[in-house]
Amino acid sequence: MSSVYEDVVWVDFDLLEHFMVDVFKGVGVPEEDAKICANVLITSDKRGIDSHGIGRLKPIYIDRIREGIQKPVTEFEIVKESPTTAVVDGHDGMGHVIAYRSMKIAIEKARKFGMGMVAVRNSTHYGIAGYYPLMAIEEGMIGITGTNARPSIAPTFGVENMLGTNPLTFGMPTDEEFPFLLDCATSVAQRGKIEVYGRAGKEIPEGWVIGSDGKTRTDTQQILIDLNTGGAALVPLGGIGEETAGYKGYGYATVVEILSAALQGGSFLKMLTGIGDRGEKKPIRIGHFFIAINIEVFTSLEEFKKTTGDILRELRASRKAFGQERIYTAGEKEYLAWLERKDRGAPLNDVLRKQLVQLRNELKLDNYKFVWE
Ligand SMILES: NC(=O)c1ccc[n+]([C@@H]2O[C@H](COP(=O)([O-])OP(=O)(O)OC[C@H]3O[C@@H](n4cnc5c(N)ncnc54)[C@H](O)[C@@H]3O)[C@@H](O)[C@H]2O)c1
Ligand SMILES: O=C(O)C[C@H](O)C(=O)O
Repeated sequence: MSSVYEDVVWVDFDLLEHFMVDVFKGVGVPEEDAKICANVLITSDKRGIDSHGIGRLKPIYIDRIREGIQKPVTEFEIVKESPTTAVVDGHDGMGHVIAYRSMKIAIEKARKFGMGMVAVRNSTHYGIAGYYPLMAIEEGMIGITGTNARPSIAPTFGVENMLGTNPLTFGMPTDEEFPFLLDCATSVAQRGKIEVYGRAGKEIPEGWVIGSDGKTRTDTQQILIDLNTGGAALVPLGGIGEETAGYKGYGYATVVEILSAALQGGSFLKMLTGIGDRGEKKPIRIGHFFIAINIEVFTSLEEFKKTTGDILRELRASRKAFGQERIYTAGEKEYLAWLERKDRGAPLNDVLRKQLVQLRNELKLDNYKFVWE
């Protein structure tokens, strides 16, 4: 998987993961929780998703903790529960920890009763959605999750950023080396990807973002500012207008917004501003949902894996478009990225390396001497 960065140094995953644990601890996150946060982030880097890994350590998590809008110590409260469901209040704690514990509960309920669903309110950014279905897959189950996020996507025919980039993510075990994992935003591109282009000093491709006139924009640095002030918006999956069915992405983003807010009495749309981007700073109060499905209550796990594997193999073996050598299925490219990266580590560009050095110095983590220094 190619990187947008050109000026990269490859850095060992274990080193980066330990560093992130120490950084989280340094701003008050308890050790066990810091390990969860760091593991979610490094899993993103390992899977080739540079937009949601260590690149977000400072700008999202550490900055927000320091600004007092995200609490390093997570108070995880189950406010309502049934054998198969739970509503959780995250009290502005660490999104990764809240999400991890919520998916664990969904899995336990599915183990006992066939299915489990947990709806969360008052949480914070939980990183790659795919981490949590992977937890279900580890237990031989289907995992589903979604989350709302700060306003980014404009509705079809609109120009105002209203919806989060709201991933709707499904994971299924298969009989192959890697699971099926469809893990993506309901916009054409998500904010983190634009941040990567920003760090790389590159223009984004056309069709990702529109300005107030509804026309596509590519000026990355100004877009990153305008997304926070309402002067630009992300395009829903499917594209601008109706021609390429942008209303489908808009619809799915709305589904995720509803399931992330309406079941749990949570915040939605413009309520999720105030993270330093529109003046007043206040907790972001994101909602999530997690579903685990115990396959064994429907069929044998082996049979499910085989059928799923057969479906994926048949898709990959189908006739290729002219000039294309390969058809992929969801989760495959991330597995290939892992194979490519496992002995190299994560690609860090200059901007990112400077951020890590700054964090190390500020937190006096003097035992870390980075390879590029
Ligand atoms: N926490 C949040 O608020 C939030 C919001 C948006 C996105 N995200 C995360 O950002 C990450 C990246 O999201 P994205 O929208 O940029 O994803 P993306 O556009 O890179 O799409 C990734 C998905 O598409 C699959 N895929 C890619 N190419 C394929 C091909 N040719 N054939 C078949 N499948 C293919 C991948 O396997 C993967 O499942 C995800 O992990 C997502 O969860 C998080
Ligand atoms: O950054 C956000 O607010 C959500 C998501 O992680 C994204 O990159 O779009």
